[in-house]
Amino acid sequence: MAAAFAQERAIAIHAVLQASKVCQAVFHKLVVGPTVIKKDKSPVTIADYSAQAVVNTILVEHFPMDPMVAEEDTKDLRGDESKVMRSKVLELANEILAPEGHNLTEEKLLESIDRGNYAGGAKGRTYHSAARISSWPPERRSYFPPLLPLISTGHWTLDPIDGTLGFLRGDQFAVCLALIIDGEVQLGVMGCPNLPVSHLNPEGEKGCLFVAVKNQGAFQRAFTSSTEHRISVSSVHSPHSATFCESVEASHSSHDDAARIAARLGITRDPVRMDSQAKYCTIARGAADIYLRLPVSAEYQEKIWDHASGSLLVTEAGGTVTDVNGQPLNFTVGRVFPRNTGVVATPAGIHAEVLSAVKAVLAENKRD
Ligand SMILES: Nc1ncnc2c1ncn2[C@@H]1O[C@H](COP(=O)(O)OS(=O)(=O)O)[C@@H](OP(=O)(O)O)[C@H]1O
Ligand SMILES: [Mg+2]
Ligand SMILES: [Mg+2]
Ligand SMILES: [Mg+2]
Repeated sequence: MAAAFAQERAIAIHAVLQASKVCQAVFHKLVVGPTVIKKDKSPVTIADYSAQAVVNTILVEHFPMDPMVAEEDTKDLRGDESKVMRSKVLELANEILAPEGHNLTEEKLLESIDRGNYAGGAKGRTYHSAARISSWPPERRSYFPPLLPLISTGHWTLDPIDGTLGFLRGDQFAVCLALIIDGEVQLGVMGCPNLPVSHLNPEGEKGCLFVAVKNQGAFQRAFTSSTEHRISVSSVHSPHSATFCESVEASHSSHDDAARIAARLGITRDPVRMDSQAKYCTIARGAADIYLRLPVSAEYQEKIWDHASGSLLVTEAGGTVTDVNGQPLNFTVGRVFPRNTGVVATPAGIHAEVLSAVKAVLAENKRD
């Protein structure tokens, strides 16, 4: 019998690799081009939009009923002032999708990006029989490959480029895709085009893909090879000999609090600063030990696409992932985590000790 989620796993890997190619093409050929600054002041590039169109088009083809929670939408891509950007995005997406038989029109492109507007939440998969599908209007039915006996719906989440700032700098970024069912991440796939395949050989081949299915372990492979290798978190026994990983931007995770937590744990090594969920990948393959994401403002709510695939990867590699209060990340609420604050991801054996240092430092902040 095929392993659970075997088809989803294979399609998700393909989608992430294709989206990673778009990002690489943008970086090498176009040197990124125009960047839109969104309402929250964060940047989005033609690569973010094209990567989202590519992943969503591939997912819709194979899992037409599965809703998607994706970071980007087309608000800033419609209208005359965005014409040039829109046509670049279309060209990039079609370049990758054409060999698979897709030729998106502008309208289909925008539609595919906006497939990511689903509200999220705790809904499980429901199954639709062929008989039920045949009762739907033709436009809805035309999404489906003919004679599909069962179509399932689930809830994917996509960050087409996590670490857009890293992408713009030529540093780390990741295409992150996950499948969430009943509020639990079941599958996570991440493509990290700029991450060395072996952390022991940082100047060697770059382009590393990570994949985890719940209860099936965590794996990595090079973009250029389909051979997967099982990965696991480090065997560090005590936090004082640990290395920690944090965001490059102090506005995304407090560097000051992290330094105080490190001091409290007796950590002397400098932190590794890295953009994107490549931090989770780094912990999952034991190249660093602790990922701290420490809130900088009470208002900011973490987004599910920034953590879904990475958190599963770390837990499947033998780690523990909670928020700064020791609560599990709650994927049942919607597009964000209103009931969680920050992230603490470590090998299981040191999590309690790290968490208590995190709590102590954050409690000091409240007292000050
Ligand atoms: N204020 C604040 N606090 C916490 N997180 C925030 C905040 N603002 C933005 N974001 C999200 O941070 C995502 C990138 O996180 P990183 O850890 O990669 O940041 S960094 O580039 O290393 O600094 C980034 O993801 P992308 O937009 O996909 O790059 C944002 O979703
Ligand atoms: Mg963004
Ligand atoms: Mg992100
Ligand atoms: Mg993003």
